Amino acid sequence: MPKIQLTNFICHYKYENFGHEKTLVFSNSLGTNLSMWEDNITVLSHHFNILRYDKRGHGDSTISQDQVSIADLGNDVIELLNYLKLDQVYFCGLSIGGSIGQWLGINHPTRFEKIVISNTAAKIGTEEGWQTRIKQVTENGLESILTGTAERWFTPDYRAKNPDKVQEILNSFKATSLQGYTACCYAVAGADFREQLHHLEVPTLIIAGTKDEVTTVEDGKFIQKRTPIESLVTLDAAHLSNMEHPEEFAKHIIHFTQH
Ligand SMILES: O=C(O)CC1=CCC(=O)O1
Repeated sequence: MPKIQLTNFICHYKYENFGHEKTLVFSNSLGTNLSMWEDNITVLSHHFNILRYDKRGHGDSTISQDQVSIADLGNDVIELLNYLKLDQVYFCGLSIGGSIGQWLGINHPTRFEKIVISNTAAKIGTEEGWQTRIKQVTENGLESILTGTAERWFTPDYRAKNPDKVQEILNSFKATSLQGYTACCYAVAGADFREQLHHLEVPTLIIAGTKDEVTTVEDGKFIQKRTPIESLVTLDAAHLSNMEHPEEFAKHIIHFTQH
């Protein structure tokens, strides 16, 4: 798959041109790579070309900084769009990807026709919580938070019925660079859109998981109340709702973007 040298890192991406006019860009969550969207592609390929990428220090993308901000990660998206000559796209980001989506919608509204932010919040967790996690993985490695990660990402029902899929994504989690993971933890720790949401004027859909304990339905409603244009739908899922309900997730995107 292609890689491109952007200003700050080598970005691994996958652009699938299905012959449509419009492109949908996917932005992953913390500790995942672009394969997290695999089960959403078939349905969406009938409507959009799809651009997926690994953010800094994730998947096959490199990183050379110990800390990054959501603005850094947002600017990476703009650079990639410029390189691929994509003037205006749809965007879908989950968790930290949803934080990137909020930043992009506020700071680069003309580049995005519509934005989907899933399993995210105006502020995800607390500074203290993120510092604790950074210390934990720095001292004991990503493996030390594997069980908790699986429990945050998937409901018990999904874990029981899809052991191979869970194992596959946990393998990619373990393979994530520690520097990449912690640098992006700093980005999440420092992101707070609570006072900026009224500037998010790009039409935005919020997808929340009713069993997501990291970014709750209440977090979604908080965004909904403060943005001028938005709608919110829920899925019976934990944090990686796009994997638990791939077709429903995709259908929400299609319905939102086509109406
Ligand atoms: O792995 C987690 O804790 C969930 C999460 C928070 C931000 C993100 O991108 O994933």
